[in-house]
Amino acid sequence: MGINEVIMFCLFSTFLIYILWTFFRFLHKVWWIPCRIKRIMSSQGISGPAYKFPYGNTKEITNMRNQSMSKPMEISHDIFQRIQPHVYLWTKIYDTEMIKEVLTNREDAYPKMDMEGIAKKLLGEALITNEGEKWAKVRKLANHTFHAESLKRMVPEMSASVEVMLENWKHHEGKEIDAFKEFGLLTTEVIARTAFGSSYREGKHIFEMVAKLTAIDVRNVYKIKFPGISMLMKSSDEIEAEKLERGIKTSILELVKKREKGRKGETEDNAIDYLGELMKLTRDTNINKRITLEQMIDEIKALFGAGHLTTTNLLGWCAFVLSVHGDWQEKARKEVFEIFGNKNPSSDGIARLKTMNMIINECLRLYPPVLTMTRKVGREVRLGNLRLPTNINIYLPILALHHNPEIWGKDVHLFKPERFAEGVAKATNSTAAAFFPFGLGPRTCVGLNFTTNEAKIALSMILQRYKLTLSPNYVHFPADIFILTPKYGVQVILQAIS
Ligand code: HEM
Repeated sequence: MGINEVIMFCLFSTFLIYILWTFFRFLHKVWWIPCRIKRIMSSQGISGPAYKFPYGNTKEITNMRNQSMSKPMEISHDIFQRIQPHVYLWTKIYDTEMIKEVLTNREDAYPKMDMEGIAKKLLGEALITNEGEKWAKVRKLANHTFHAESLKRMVPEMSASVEVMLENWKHHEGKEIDAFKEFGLLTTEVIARTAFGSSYREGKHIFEMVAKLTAIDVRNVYKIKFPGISMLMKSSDEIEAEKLERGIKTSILELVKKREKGRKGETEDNAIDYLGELMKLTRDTNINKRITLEQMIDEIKALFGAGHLTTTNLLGWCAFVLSVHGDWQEKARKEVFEIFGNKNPSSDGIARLKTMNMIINECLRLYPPVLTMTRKVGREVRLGNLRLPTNINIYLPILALHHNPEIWGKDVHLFKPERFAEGVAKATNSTAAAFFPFGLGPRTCVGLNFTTNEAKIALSMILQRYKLTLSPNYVHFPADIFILTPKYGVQVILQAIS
């Protein structure tokens, strides 16, 4: 064999080993681990319902789309059966008591899963991903930033942002508008105003970059990566993500410098927004409490990542259900006029919006923006009658629980806000994990009250001005794009209220 043949043979063998390695890595991830779990389940007498691959049959999807296009008013809730197979695979294991145990366990048995790729760039090392001490110090600060008194101060800021949106809606009176798209702009505006306060314009620019990074993350979330190659050859999305990451960092640092300069001569408490609070933490004299500049940047990115798309989708689905269920829209409008008249919402009034609260809860039950929560098994544990080995990932299927007829009754797929007339505890028979759109336990969403306030303000101000009806162009397609998204938007027709 000549030297050329030897080189060719070596190259070919390396290539073959690489392909086989990638293939087995893939199998391990998508096949072997679930099989292992299934074996554990069946060895302990627990089995999941039949596994059905989602969106596997394009013909089926096309039929669903055509069906909903021909009958746009009919909500095909059946579509939920086709998304997220693991939801159903895992449902039987994670009954409500087990979910509660995983989410409220105080002995660190179920930490958060590790982040990879662009998601790591987006969420970095922040509140949403951190554990232990690192998590606790920022959580305390976030609790303070989003606590009731601070939220009261944010009401006029939120109303001002909704007014900006509604100014634009004047040009669409009697016409169609994609409310979902509008809510995307609104939630950026709201979070920039509230998190960056006086520096809101620069904040908005930063969040626009974070929004682009989020979009890239969403696009790449299910892409399979070839190990090694993805380190050598970066995709255009990866290059763009790195550029955005650098841009975000530079802009935040510039903003911090500006604030530092402006701070001289003024009291620190002028800066009561999230940025101001985080900056205080970077200067904390107690080393245990202090955070680094890098951590602060990650926190700002994560806040937007966690709060932007979720709220946009909540508002989008609310606009959808209200435009389909005219009777509930009327009830909500009546309540809004009774409480606020023609004025902008006040924080006291927001707390009295009972019908609106019921509508939002029912919307979160049917269309929870976060479909699944994840944890991993930190060390071998017993969960109910299961013994779970270390490092197994756990899926907590919010959507499946919210759509379980054993909990909600045969009419589980119908929009019936009256379920929540006497509160969440009554609706769920005091079963905590029957309804948990914002998670459960110590890591419950820190933005819960922020987001519900924002939704109530936006919907109240819309209902004061417009009657919403669903456009014939609307296509009902709830898609699992990272979170539950109305894939083709929410087109509504705006009829001005005289
Ligand atoms: C409809 C809107 C929202 C939904 C459905 C939602 C849902 C959730 C859920 C399910 C979790 C728990 C995740 C877990 O335990 O693994 C969570 C955590 C979190 N959310 Fe939200 N969220 C929403 C809005 C917001 C907003 C507006 C903000 C910020 C202003 C925010 C900030 C956070 C943060 C920082 C965490 C991590 C908390 C921690 O780990 O201590 N969220 N959210």
